[in-house]
Amino acid sequence: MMRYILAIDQGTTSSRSIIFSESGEIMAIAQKEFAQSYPQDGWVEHSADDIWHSVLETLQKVFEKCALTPAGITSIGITNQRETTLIWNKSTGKAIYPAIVWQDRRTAEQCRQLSADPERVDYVKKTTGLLIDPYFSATKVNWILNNVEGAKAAAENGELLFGTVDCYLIWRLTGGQQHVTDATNASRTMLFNIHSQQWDKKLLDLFAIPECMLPEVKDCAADFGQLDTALLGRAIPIQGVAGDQQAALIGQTCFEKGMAKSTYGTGCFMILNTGDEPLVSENRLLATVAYRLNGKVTYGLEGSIFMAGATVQWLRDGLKLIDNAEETEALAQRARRNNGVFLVPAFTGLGAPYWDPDARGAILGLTRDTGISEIVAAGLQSVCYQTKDLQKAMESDGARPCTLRVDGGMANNDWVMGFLADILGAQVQRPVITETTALGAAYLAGLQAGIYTSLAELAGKWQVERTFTPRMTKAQRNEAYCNWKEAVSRIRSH
Ligand SMILES: Nc1ncnc2c1ncn2[C@@H]1O[C@H](COP(=O)(O)OP(=O)(O)O)[C@@H](O)[C@H]1O
Ligand SMILES: O=P(O)(O)OC[C@H](O)CO
Repeated sequence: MMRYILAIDQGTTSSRSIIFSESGEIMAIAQKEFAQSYPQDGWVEHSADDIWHSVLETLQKVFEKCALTPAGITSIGITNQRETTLIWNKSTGKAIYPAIVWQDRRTAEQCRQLSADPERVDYVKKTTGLLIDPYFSATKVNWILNNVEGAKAAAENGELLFGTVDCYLIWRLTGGQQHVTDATNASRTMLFNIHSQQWDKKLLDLFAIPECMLPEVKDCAADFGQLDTALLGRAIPIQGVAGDQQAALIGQTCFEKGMAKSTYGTGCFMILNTGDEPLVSENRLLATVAYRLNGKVTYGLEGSIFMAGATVQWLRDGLKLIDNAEETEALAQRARRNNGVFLVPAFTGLGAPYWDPDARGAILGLTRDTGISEIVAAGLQSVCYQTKDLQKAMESDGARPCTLRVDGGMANNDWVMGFLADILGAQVQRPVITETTALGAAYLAGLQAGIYTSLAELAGKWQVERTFTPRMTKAQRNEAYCNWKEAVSRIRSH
């Protein structure tokens, strides 16, 4: 009899529940967007209750969209926006402050001050694989404890719990029974030693975070507790958890050292599998836990770009040049070739490999015959050029990806994927199933449930839908990339 797995994908702008059959077929999807809140310049928050209710709604709705009932679900997997930070009261379950989202820059000044000490920068890098940046959870936890009245004392008294979104959801899904996370999410907090796989006492002291607030860290395929029966009428086990970018790597079955995936959603996150050892980057990339199974860690080298699909959203909502994201493909096809227009989308600074929070965006190279098509094309190309920046940084770290598998909303745009192959000078592979994030969570749950027996079995399921092959000459590629670098240099803050 066919078995089914339910994957919960809690993303930055929406929550989704997807039911997969054990063969990987999507049976039903329910999605719910929720509000983004920008209370001050550079601040981004989500209501904890909005996150929870959006997940709950999709959990119920997904069963209305297919003939299955909760009784037919063998296991649940969870994947989530990473780094986003929640602190809640252990007794009441109430969050003491909204979730501070990964994009939030409120602790930029604190990070600048912390980064002034090279020894500290080195310690953080060697221990956590990360750079000192507001992106990660540590300074967000510190900010909440310092800014919510009574929080510090309550935390010290053991009344408060910290968690990333996976952890908060598991707490609520299990009726407050489990305070647990997985190693991939832990590796994004800047509090976790990625070598020893323990919370790091020195970093907890640095950020004044009591250890009693922290969740237990489990493998990605493990027993994370059972669904509270009040929710769906059945105690279904939660057995797979990974941060969304790592889950995409798993869904893309990049299990061999040298394999890489790039996910083009709101931002773009490229992860290269580096095998049993973390590669501590000399080029401002991140060493991170790709997955941990049966206690064995596989590491990844990650480049994080903050603006990918978000640039398309800006073309739509900010400039009102387009009505929807899909239109960009036809418009870009109409753009004059080599028109010299570059859009650098540093709306909130630049992520990897620049890490320049004070850089700001620009459109360069405008002439009287520049039209909407050229600007739209430049917006799309900026995502590809930034991926090239990551590829270059990875190469300088001695780690060239052997293949690039792509997914996320923007990967559906053939023009973008064609240009990506051109500018990378490498093949770009798009799989049949592009819901790779949820699929990765389902695979993890399925491994723990015994539905799947090995990574090799999962790798055998991956199927390419289309391969994009470079057509640009080396000279054209070099010239275009040089012009991009020149455009970036014009907007850097230092
Ligand atoms: N055909 C397309 N061309 C360009 N961008 C697209 C296309 N389809 C979707 N997008 C962009 O991709 C993003 C949505 O992708 P998705 O993977 O759902 O993102 P997320 O999970 O981050 O919300 C949006 O920012 C949208 O602008
Ligand atoms: O929710 P997404 O898909 O934009 O992903 C967010 C990342 O996990 C942030 O690190």
